[in-house]
Amino acid sequence: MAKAEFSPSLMCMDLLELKEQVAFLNGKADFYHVDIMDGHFVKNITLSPDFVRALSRIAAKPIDCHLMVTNPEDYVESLAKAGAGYITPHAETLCNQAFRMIGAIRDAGCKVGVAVSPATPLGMLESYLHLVDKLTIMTVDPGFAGQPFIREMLDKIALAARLKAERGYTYKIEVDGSCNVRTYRELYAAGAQVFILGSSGLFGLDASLPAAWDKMCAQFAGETGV
Ligand SMILES: O=C(CO)[C@H](O)[C@H](O)[C@H](O)COP(=O)(O)O
Ligand SMILES: [Co+2]
Repeated sequence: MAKAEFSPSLMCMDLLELKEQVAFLNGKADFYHVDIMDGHFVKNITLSPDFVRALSRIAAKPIDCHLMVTNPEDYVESLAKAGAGYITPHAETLCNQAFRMIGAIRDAGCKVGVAVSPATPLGMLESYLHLVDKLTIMTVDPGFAGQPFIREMLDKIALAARLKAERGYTYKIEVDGSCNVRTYRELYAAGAQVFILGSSGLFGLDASLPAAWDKMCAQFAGETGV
């Protein structure tokens, strides 16, 4: 099993403590997860390319932009210029432009992520999975933090892990949504490698972020043995 990696979801952090919390997370996290929503693909609006631009001035880990937007092609250039490390559109918005978008993200100097909503089968991505650096399997319906875990996604994670092993794909398997002490064991056993930590997995564990991180590590180790 690959070493577990952690990606704090910054829409769930205390934005009034951004500098202090990022200074701490720079020594702990593996990625920063920045959710960008347009109010159309999902009924919510959260962070933005301007937030990424400010974050990139203090972040020491790759910034992963989860694009919950109907037209991801409109965001590639501004996010790359703002300092994004990964650009992660949703598979549901790539139907007529998957290879064009993958090329545009790479040409912009970023790594390619693709997120897939719970109702979307992995088969929809089959023709381009070999081109993907990180596959984000949504374990909640996209748009909001604090939603209930969708257990059916465990089979999709296991399928992603099997395809990777059988076909030699190189993508990291990431899970987004309700990653916490109640789900770590099954997520890790199914093959998840990168865990997005939101309210339930990190920021809601303690008012002190260092204490919250220690609690998260203890919970994860207690549930997975790693
Ligand atoms: O993509 C997201 C929601 O659509 C965000 O990354 C959330 O932060 C993610 O779901 C984590 O939040 P949670 O409270 O741990 O579910
Ligand atoms: Co997300």
